[in-house]
Amino acid sequence: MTGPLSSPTVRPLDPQQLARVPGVLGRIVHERAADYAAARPELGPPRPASRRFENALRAPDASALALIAEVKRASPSQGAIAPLDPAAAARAYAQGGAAAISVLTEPRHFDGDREALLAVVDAVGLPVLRKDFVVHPAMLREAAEWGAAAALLMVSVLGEATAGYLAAAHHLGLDALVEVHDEHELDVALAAGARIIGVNNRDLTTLHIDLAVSPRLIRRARERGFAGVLVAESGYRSAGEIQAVRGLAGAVLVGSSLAGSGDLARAARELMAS
Ligand SMILES: O=C(O)c1ccccc1NCC(=O)[C@H](O)[C@H](O)COP(=O)(O)O
Repeated sequence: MTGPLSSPTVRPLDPQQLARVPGVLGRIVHERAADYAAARPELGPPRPASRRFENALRAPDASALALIAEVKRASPSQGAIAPLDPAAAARAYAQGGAAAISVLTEPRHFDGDREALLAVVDAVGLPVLRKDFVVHPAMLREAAEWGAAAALLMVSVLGEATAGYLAAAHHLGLDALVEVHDEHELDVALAAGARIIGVNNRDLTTLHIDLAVSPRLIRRARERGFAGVLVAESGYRSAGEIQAVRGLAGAVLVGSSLAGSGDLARAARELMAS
């Protein structure tokens, strides 16, 4: 229950839930669970919803597409991408027309941290997404305390706990980007009451990218009557590839191709040119 006076009870994922997550993703979530094993699970008092992230992605017309540009210095699929200064990168993305900034805070595989997120929140007026592998409610409390407007919730990790974590994010005034990669995960996100659904083209078990995944699942979400924001995520390198989700998605989330471009503002502008 999530009334204004009650705080949703959300438990850290237990070893059985973590064991369901295979591959690279499984390793990352085990590490994150260990990082937060001693953290307090309480969410603390409710915070007002700003809806800044959601509103930034709501396109003024059906053909407009918002960009969520990601501060991504490294990844399991690419290794080192670029030694970005997070504040400078975020300012460049803002100049390039980004509607929101995603900041990875996972340290071992993505070279992210709390300082990167704080620096970006300080540097730009755009809403900031905390991109991490949420397995513990303390990670959401931190996101709110650090000034993020939104947090990532992955159905592939949270499974049936997704609805509880979504309520926890909303209790903290955060928007949630609820991420899915297949039909079953989409059904879980819809049943959980997600307002923003991200469709990841990257299979996080194999790291294989298939740009047909986003259009397919976005169409399915609309067929199911979903009226919220849909985000196409991962693997976009050219304006031509982005074209495939215009008129379908409300936003695209792009990391590696922008972060590794050398001129982030220009790369963002060129990528989003229609
Ligand atoms: O990017 C990876 O290699 C990766 C591996 C394992 C788990 C998550 C991973 N990435 C997270 C993301 O979803 C992306 O950072 C984001 O969607 C941007 O993707 P891209 O534009 O392809 O960098």
